[in-house]
Amino acid sequence: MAFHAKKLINDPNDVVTEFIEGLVETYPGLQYLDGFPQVKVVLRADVSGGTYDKVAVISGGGSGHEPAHAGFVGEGMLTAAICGDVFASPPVDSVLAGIRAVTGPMGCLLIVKNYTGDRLNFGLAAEEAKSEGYKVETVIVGDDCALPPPRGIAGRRGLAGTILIHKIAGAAAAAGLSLADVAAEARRASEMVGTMGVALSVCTLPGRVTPDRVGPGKMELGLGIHGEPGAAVADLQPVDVIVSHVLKQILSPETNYVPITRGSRVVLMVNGLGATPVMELVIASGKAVPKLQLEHGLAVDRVYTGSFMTSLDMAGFSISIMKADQAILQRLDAATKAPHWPVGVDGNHPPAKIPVPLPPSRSTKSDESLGRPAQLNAQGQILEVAIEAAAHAVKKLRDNLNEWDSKVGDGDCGSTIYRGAAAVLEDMQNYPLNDATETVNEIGSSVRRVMGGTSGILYTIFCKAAYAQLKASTQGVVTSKNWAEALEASIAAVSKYGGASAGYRTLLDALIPASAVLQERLKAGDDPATAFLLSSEAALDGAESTKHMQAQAGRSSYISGEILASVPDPGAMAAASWYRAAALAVKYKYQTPS
Ligand SMILES: Nc1ncnc2c1ncn2[C@@H]1O[C@H](COP(=O)(O)OP(=O)(O)OP(=O)(O)O)[C@@H](O)[C@H]1O
Repeated sequence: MAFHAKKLINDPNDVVTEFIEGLVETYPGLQYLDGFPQVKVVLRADVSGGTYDKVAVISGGGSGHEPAHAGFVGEGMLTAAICGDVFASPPVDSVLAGIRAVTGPMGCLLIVKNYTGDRLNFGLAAEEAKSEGYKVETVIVGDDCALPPPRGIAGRRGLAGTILIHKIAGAAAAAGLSLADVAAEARRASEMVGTMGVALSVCTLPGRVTPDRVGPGKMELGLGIHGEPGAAVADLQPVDVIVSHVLKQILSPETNYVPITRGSRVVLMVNGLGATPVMELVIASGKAVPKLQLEHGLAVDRVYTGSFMTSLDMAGFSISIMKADQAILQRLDAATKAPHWPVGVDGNHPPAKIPVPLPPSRSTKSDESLGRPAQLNAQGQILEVAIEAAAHAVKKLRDNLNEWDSKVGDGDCGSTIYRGAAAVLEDMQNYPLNDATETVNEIGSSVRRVMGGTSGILYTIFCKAAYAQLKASTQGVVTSKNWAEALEASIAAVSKYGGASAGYRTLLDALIPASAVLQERLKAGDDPATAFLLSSEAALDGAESTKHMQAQAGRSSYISGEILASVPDPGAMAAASWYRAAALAVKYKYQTPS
């Protein structure tokens, strides 16, 4: 199937020039050369060719790989980036313009990814610059490890490992080295790095129709960065498996692409290809480090995670591994003003990260649970069945709650409630069930520890308020009147802190009617179990009635009335569900005392 991707652009022909204009507006240290649309060169605003007293480091290539290359222009990295059109090598005149703009008496180093167009355009520009009297050296980077050694003349492709070469050469130049020495460091580094990519989708070129080549449930291994097909198509695997495969391929002794052997020190780069969330990239890095250490016997000295050399909006990542020594690490750690080089990565890695111990609470109250009594009294037994029934009921409702929440919120209400209920069931073996007041407090602690989300904090407040009310009003046994007052106090607290009242389409719309009926039935002289059961019917009715309410609290308040009318409020349904289950269990227990 082919599709026309949605893009936030104007004329597809202007994307590169408009990118450059935006880039220099964003970073005061960057400038661009006059000469749009043919000449697209980003350079350091503080460098002027005639007088620049360091080696200029210049790179570039087709656009579509942002932030490469222009985002790596800055003191300590590139002096200029020559931008071609999307996935098209820049013309000779642009490269020449860039060389003239930033090259002083020390000369310039051109770092070129190994693609025929780039080699030819940068190569011819280098020759012409030399004939104008400039000192020019060129380093070609071909770090692709996905394919067996090519038989033709093309050689290996240049991929994200090139960014590490930019950094090393830029730092060497900033340190004042000669052109020959900067080029030698860059060349040496380029022989130490290997890269391989994995794609989950192809990229969409601005203004063009894109074939959905990869297809659902599939991934491409060993792709280039221009949307060209990967070396192999495979079923999508967990990232753990993908990372293992890619590392093995890069470090393969058969291809012997990188001079890395057991005991080597390396740096790792996990590079997003344009549409991969940071979370997924960081997960991949977290998995790659121990694999490099334990499976390959390598010391991982630095980890760079982010989007460095993308392929427009391709989903996927590439992994680069570079053999490191002290000299390389020093260049990688050197300060730079290049806006897209990551900060906070320098410095030695400990062999393993031990988490910082949780700081103890300053409160004098012991965090120890009071513990489950050996023998449950009558109230303890009722409490036990009620809690168990309530927790099981909302656990069962997880998928429904998530489904409703996905229509009116973020789709996690059931999972949040499930976490709380599961923790309550697990912790219950330590609840002091003969002491209802303390048990309520313990339920609050379980919920607070695991639940999170809006309902997590609301139920924590709910339990705290109930606990405070029970503590103040009971001596020993908790009466039904005490429970009713506790429910009322909890509702008041949730309303106070959450700002919602009756009719706001929240969990209060189940609990407020329940509380009213409970009080009313107890006053009318009903036995506690019956009053509880009748009030639970009011909770269910209240929860159902939320369908007809316009939301005024929580995420649902941003949703149209039409969508809201199709489902009840998930929080209210959850509240009614646990309340109803507890009431039924209590009623049953009263009828069949042990
Ligand atoms: N101010 C409020 N007062 C009382 N209940 C609220 C309030 N805001 C939201 N709720 C209840 O919380 C339920 C949603 O709980 P959930 O834990 O899923 O929160 P969320 O909106 O997903 O937010 P997040 O998980 O990001 O905190 C809603 O269905 C509603 O019943």
